[in-house]
Amino acid sequence: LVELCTHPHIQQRLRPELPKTNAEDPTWEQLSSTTDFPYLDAVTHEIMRMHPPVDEGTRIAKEDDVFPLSTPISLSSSTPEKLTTSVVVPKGTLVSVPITCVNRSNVLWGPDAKSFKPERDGSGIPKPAKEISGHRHLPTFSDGPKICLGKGFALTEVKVILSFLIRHYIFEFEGGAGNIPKIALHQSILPRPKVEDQDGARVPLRVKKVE
Ligand code: HEM
Repeated sequence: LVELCTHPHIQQRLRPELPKTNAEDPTWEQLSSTTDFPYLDAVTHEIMRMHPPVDEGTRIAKEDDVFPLSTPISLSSSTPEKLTTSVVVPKGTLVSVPITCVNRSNVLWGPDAKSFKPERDGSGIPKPAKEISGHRHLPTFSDGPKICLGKGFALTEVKVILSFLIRHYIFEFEGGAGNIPKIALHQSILPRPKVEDQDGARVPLRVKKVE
């Protein structure tokens, strides 16, 4: 909702795609599909890219390994600078997968990586991002044999709630359209948005019923 208030044009574009009345309630199958409500699907996945609820994944190396790097990096502060093209990972090393950083990386997602743009979901995904394995090129739900078992349920659940809210209500920030507060991160078990310099994980919104 914070993103949809920051970008009212996205909220406005989403609303006409959704059914107008309760009698036309979409089915779980329709909401699970990527094609029945394509913009809702794109908005939902852009939320998962920009605001992954699980910020970081960790693994412990079961054996010695060497990770090849796509771009050489400097591992020491020595001069002249020495570049390396791989990282040695001894057995037992704690390896972190910085999910949010990967999802918002300019190198992978291009210069607009840090902008909320559901439109990128169509043809706008750059080649480096396409090489990321995982659901829709995102590590948000992890990947491989330990991929999130609730992925499909979680995505459809978000769509159920979002489609109901956006269909019935217009959301804007407390100060009105164009008055975007500075949003900060409230750290708890899961990251939540808050208004900078205010207490509590809350972002007050003004809500109007769709007539
Ligand atoms: C947007 C919401 C969700 C996100 C972003 C998410 C993300 C993740 C991630 C990153 C992992 C991998 C953790 C790891 O191995 O280190 C995971 C595992 C898991 N998730 Fe989710 N999850 C979500 C919702 C759910 C829901 C709603 C359920 C259940 C209904 C669920 C069930 C599971 C289970 C059972 C695992 C463990 C899978 C295994 O280790 O084999 N998740 N999830």
